[in-house]
Amino acid sequence: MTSPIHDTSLEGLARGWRVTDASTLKANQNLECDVVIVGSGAGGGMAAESLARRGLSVVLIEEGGLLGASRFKMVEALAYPELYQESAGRQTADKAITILQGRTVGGSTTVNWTSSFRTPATTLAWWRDAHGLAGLTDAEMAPWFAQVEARLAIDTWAMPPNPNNSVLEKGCAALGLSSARMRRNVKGCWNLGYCGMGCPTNAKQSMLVTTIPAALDAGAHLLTRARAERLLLQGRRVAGVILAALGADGIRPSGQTLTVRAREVVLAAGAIGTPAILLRSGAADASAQTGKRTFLHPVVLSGAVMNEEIRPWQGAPQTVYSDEFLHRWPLAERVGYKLEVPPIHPVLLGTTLTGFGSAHRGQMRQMPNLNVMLALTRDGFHPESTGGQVKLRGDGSPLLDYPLTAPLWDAFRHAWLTMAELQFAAGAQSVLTVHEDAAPARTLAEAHAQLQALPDEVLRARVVSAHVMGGAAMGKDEQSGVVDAHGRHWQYDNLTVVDGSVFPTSIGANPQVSVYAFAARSTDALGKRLA
Ligand SMILES: Cc1cc2nc3c(=O)[nH]c(=O)nc-3n(C[C@H](O)[C@H](O)[C@H](O)COP(=O)(O)OP(=O)(O)OC[C@H]3O[C@@H](n4cnc5c(N)ncnc54)[C@H](O)[C@@H]3O)c2cc1C
Repeated sequence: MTSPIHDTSLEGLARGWRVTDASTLKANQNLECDVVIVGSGAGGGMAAESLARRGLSVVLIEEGGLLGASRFKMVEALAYPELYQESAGRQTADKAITILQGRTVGGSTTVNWTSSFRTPATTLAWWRDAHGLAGLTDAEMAPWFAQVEARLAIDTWAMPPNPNNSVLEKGCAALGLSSARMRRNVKGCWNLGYCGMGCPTNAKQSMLVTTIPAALDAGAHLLTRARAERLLLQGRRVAGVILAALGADGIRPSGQTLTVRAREVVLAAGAIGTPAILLRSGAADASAQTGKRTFLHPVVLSGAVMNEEIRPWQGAPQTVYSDEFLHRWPLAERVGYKLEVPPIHPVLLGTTLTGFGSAHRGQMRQMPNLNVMLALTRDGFHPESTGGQVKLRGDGSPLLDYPLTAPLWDAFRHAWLTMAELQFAAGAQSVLTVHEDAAPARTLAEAHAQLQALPDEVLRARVVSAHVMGGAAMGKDEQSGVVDAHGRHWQYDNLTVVDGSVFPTSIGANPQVSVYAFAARSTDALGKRLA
């Protein structure tokens, strides 16, 4: 029997998409086009559709592979090595923060959890006031948000939240704190809960099933398993990009090289990948900011054992949030945080939980009754919260150095206590702050006492993040930023950046809609210029 679910990638290939898997190449290749786009995630996908639909010849480069619904099996052991940077084990230089980023056609949008928020007005205001980006008003951005929301079917999730998310909603109601239901980029979602392993039903409106098919149908050429190594710099112009074809393992170079020459080069390799390409190329930068002020939303977690079954692996992953502590303090005074509830699957849980041996096993056994809450801290606004720096290892691969500063520890401590209060208010039997020195607390008073004693030490607190921003930030002039407010590089006339790296601070909300909207705006301007 044939599957009722279409594999949009296999169908596109059958109707003649131009896709080259660089791992199959036996000789070096030279290509020419109007626009070469490096990276096929949120920014690259948006750029590819916009530019290909204008009739420009587009080559889209991706270091991961092209997969589709029939390859997404809802199995962590298959998904992480195939779909994530460093098999979902990417870490900061001191290993204090684990970073989730996609590495496949569609980039992080293929594996993300679908939460959809516009850039908060307070963040845009900060960029205008503190970073001189006067044009980025709410009125200027609103049509771009509306456009991408319509393109990606972004709407409030109408189904009831799963029991995992209900804990946050109940806790907020009991404590008199605000909470709200999320908007998601889905169409006909089956409410499975496996978004992080690639959507097996095509419901998630990721780049893999929306803009990239549209670009390929319009004649774009997709090169997969091809890693952009460096830009070909000639004075104020970029002549093209040099790529390493990857071998059969999709990781190590095969030895073949591709050279793509183009009128315009667009970088969308994500906020670690794009600064790394600029650094490997020795690109000029009067601001000396390339790779600097790279921001995560450092996330801390709190687990709760509930009386009722939660089955946190089932149902839409993030559907309830609370911004009660996001806007509570002036941005420059204290780091605020957004509260959400992540999906829980065994590998993700096993690698995030603290402890070893029988204690660890005991916690894993409680998984059916487990609620996990997260606090997503808003880095980049406090004067001491200056984020991290992308550096290059000896082999040229990127490494993010990300010190955890005092304002972040202050936010973590506040967030852990808030999450414990919320979980107990929602009826938790016990609460575990995800920190090596914490033990399950049976009462709020016990949790509070433990929190007073927890050391602010890296590698003891478990910190994670799936949101990477900055490192090639917009600035009002070439001294204050790497690119201008339309992503155009200040030093190169035909180089544009359209991914999360253009943001001068973290977003303060899940960033995909911000990346889509800024990419749509920048590539619209670029398309008009190239027409
Ligand atoms: C597990 C997970 C859950 C998330 N959940 C949400 C959510 O619910 N809501 C939300 O708003 N955001 C979420 N995000 C974040 C969101 O998806 C990202 O912020 C967004 O996709 C970033 O867009 P980008 O274009 O900057 O980079 P990406 O989408 O990461 O795309 C970059 C692409 O470039 C490729 N690349 C990198 N270097 C090279 C190179 N040298 N050569 C060729 N290709 C290269 C990468 O393989 C990747 O495919 C989540 C992310 C993850 C990983």
